[in-house]
Amino acid sequence: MLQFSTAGESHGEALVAMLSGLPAGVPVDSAFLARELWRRQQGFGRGGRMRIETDTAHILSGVRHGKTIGSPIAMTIANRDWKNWEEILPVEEGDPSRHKAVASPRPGHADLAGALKYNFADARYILERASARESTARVAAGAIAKMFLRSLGVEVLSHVVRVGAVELQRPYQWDEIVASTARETVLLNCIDPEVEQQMKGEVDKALRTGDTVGGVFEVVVHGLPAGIGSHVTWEGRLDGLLAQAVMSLQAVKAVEIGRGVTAAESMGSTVHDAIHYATQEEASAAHTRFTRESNNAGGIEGGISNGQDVTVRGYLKPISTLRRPLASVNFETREPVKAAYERSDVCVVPAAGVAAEAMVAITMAKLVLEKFGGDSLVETQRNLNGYLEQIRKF
Ligand SMILES: Cc1cc2nc3c(=O)[nH]c(=O)nc-3n(C[C@H](O)[C@H](O)[C@H](O)COP(=O)(O)O)c2cc1C
Ligand SMILES: C=C(O[C@@H]1CC(C(=O)O)=C[C@@H](OP(=O)(O)O)[C@H]1O)C(=O)O
Repeated sequence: MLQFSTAGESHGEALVAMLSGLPAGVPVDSAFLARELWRRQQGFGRGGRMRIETDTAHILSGVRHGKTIGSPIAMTIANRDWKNWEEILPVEEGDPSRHKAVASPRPGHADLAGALKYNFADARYILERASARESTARVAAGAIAKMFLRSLGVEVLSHVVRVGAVELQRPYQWDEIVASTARETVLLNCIDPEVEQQMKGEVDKALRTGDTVGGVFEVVVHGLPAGIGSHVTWEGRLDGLLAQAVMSLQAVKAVEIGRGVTAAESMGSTVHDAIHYATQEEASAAHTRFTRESNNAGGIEGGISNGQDVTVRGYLKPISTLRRPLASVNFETREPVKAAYERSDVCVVPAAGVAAEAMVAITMAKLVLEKFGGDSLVETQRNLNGYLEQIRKF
């Protein structure tokens, strides 16, 4: 069974990612791993921390001579900012006069709920782990999951469809997402340059006014055959598993599969994706000769992938640390104060999209392994190919 976990705090020494259960023989491309980590650091509206960090994964185990060997993969990613915090947040007791408590919790962050739950009059101990710095470790593990999926012909990417009030109002073409991902500078990872400029305007407005802005990213899984996930148990449904995976990311407050949100206000005749049957030639590159007129279902029906692109949108609330802070209360004095502000991101929609790709890739890799098994990649590929032949002939 594929298992994934992370450890590490935002201003601690390093982040840790663990991924176990992948078959042996998956090619591991360290340039791709580095690029994925770089992508998560990009986007207009990121704060000062991203100028400190240059994320690099150090593989400790599970990979030899450029391939997985079947044992658990452990990775660390150093926090460059640690050197500025080593004495403020030491592992040992340290010098209390150097400590910088966060005594006025930020509305929207984990500060107050976490302080109450863990009995700290200092939200520092909470924000350290609540911070989306942790998503770096998810992206490192997700990059390995992506390499496995790629060996089976499955790709996972994302693009940004909304920043604040500005929305991309047309469907994507897969090649556009690929091209956007290949860019050397990332503005807001929108496939339409004109809309991207308008999105930039939204971030500029937030920067000017000491505010923050949210938005929506869309993750697309391309090349996945029909049959991943299942309708037979509640916990096996692909849409439910993807919702949990994406919702688990910091600041994601809603998840949509396909056009799930607008479907709720539409008639069935305009929502469901009509079914056709293609000729042998038309279907030559596809997994099945059954085709669909549209993809409003986002590639999932009955909790099972149907062979179309799987599309999952994540809705991000605006960042909660405001340069013009909202009202809060001091933990010690109980007096009204402004919420804490040190520094912060203002918009993170493209970065969250990259982190969501990782969560989707890990989820897909797990389900693919549950269906096809295999202790070596060759075995998984053979099992997949047998199944593909079966559904091609159906
Ligand atoms: C990539 C990324 C970067 C983030 N950066 C910040 C930040 O700089 N400041 C902040 O207050 N919140 C930031 N957040 C959001 C917080 O981590 C998140 O709101 C907080 O942990 C509370 O969790 P919740 O929003 O899921 O309830 C970021 C989220 C993501 C995905
Ligand atoms: C460090 C990252 O994001 C951080 C997420 C974050 C938060 O509260 O979630 C707060 C900020 O950290 P700091 O207070 O150190 O500036 C972000 O920079 C990262 O994405 O790598």
